Amino acid sequence: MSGSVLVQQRATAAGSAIRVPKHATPKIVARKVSKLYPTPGSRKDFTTVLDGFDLTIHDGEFLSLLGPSGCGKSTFLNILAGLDSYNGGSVRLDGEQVTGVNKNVGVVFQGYALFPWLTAQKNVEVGLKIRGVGKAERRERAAEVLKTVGLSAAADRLPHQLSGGMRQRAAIARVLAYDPEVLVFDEPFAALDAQTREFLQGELLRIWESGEKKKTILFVTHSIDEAIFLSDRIAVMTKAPGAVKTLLDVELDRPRTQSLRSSEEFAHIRARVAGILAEEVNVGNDAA
Ligand SMILES: Nc1ncnc2c1ncn2[C@@H]1O[C@H](COP(=O)(O)OP(=O)(O)OP(=O)(O)O)[C@@H](O)[C@H]1O
Repeated sequence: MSGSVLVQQRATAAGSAIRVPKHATPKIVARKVSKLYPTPGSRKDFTTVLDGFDLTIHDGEFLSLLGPSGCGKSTFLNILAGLDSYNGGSVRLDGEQVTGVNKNVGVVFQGYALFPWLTAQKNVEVGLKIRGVGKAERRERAAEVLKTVGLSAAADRLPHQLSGGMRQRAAIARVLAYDPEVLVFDEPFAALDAQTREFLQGELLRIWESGEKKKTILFVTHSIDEAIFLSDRIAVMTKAPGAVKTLLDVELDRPRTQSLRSSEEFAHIRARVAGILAEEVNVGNDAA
């Protein structure tokens, strides 16, 4: 039924009913992941940031990670991207243990990370150059992905001559250019105004859906609406030390249209997610 929400509770939760996900082939499998960081101000103590983190993301699935601030969302994303290590458990991509940066995983952060002295076109080309792609092919592929993200007319502009939304499109184009199978996004639209943000969410879905083979996406966000609008499933985390508390299957029709945001189904899912998140934010506040 369109708009219904299937809820897959954490296995340890009492009375939980595990349902078989509709996406069949596991692409990313994280099991019992733990991560400790040195406690600030202490030479010998460590703080556990992730503890018993379990998540499976299926091939071609769009999954968003939501959770209270500091619960370890970016930490897991960085581990998956091979940018950070972990202390226990396992993270596998296509069955292979993640041990470092993988060319099959493209990362888009909030801060664009564009080289300020290079044009949009050259910023896209530089990622291809690092990967050994020849000059002519670099030019062609960069022009192609800039067209995909709607930036052809701005290809010769420097980052400071682009709006925030255009810069984020350029950052997405740079990652798309080398065609990774997995894309991870860490709050990519958080710094943008609401209108640009909603527009780019629609653009991201258009790009994702237009690919020959759908990429597998892990999207970290603070925005419940963003997570609902974009995702096949939403993983809501516990407060730190973080683990996946609840998985929600967002059964809204695709392609998703902006008008969906004001629909009853959307409001129903929003209330459900907000309730789950509120439980976490309020945990431990009873005595306050
Ligand atoms: N390199 C680091 N060294 C020490 N502590 C760190 C490091 N990186 C993150 N942390 C700590 O780990 C915890 C989780 O951080 P993380 O950025 O993963 O959370 P988050 O859920 O993404 O937070 P937010 O939603 O606020 O962005 C935080 O307490 C943070 O201070």
